[in-house]
Amino acid sequence: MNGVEGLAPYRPQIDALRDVGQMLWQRGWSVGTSSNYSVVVGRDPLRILITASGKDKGRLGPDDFVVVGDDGRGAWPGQAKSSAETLLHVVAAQQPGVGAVLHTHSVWCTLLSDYFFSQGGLVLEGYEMLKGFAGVTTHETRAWIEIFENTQDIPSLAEKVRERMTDVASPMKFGYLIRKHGLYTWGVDLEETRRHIEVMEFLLECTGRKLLLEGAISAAVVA
Ligand SMILES: CSC[C@@H](O)[C@@H](O)C(=O)COP(=O)(O)O
Ligand SMILES: [Zn+2]
Repeated sequence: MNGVEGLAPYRPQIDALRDVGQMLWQRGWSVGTSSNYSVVVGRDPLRILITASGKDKGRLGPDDFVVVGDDGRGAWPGQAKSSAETLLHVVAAQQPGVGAVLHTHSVWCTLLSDYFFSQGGLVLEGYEMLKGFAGVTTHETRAWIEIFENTQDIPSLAEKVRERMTDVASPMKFGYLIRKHGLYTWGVDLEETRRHIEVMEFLLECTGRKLLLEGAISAAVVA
C-alpha cells in the first residue's frame, strides 16, 4: 500500500474536512496555510485523519491528509508529513467524547490571546450564543477560555493541554487559545466541532469589539 492508497476508506471524512477548510478559509480564519483539522476514524487503536502539513486549507486536495496513531506518527509508511501540531489533535482525540478537532488563526483570536494572556484566559459570559456550545442551555453561563503560551515545542504544549483536559475538578471545555497564535476547539463529531468554532469565533469577536466600543465611548466622554 502506498501512502495515498490507504486513504481510500476515508473519502467521506476527507471530503467533509475539505468543505470545512473551504468555509474556514472563506471566513478568514485559516489563511496563509495556517490551521489544521482532524477527525477520529478509529478507536482501539486510535486513528486520526488529519491535514498534511503546510497545505492551503482553502484548497485542500483529496490526498492532503494523513492517518496517524496515538504517537502522532503515520499509521502506515509512505504518507505525507502530518500537521506540525498533530500531537495537539492526538491529546484532544484521546479524551472521551472528542471525535473531531479544528484549529484556526483568526485575527480576533490572535489579538485577544495576547491581550488576555497575563490573566491566563478570558471569560465568555451572558451571551445567547453560548447556547451553541454542547450542553449549554442558558445565556447565564460563564465559560473560561484558557490561554497557553505559544511555543514550537509541541510535545510540551500537548502535555500542558492534556493536564488541563483531564483535570477532574475543572477540565477545559470547548477549546483553548494559544498566545498570538490561534484557537483549538473540539466536539463529538465534525458537525459539532464546526459549530463550536463558529460560536467561539463569534463570541471572541464580540469580546474584542466590545473592548473597542468601550474605548471609543470613554474617549468620547473625555473629549
Ligand atoms: C502560517 S504557518 C502556521 C503553522 O505554524 C501552524 O500554526 C499551523 O496552524 C499550520 O501548520 P500545519 O503544519 O500546516 O498544520
Ligand atoms: Zn496554528
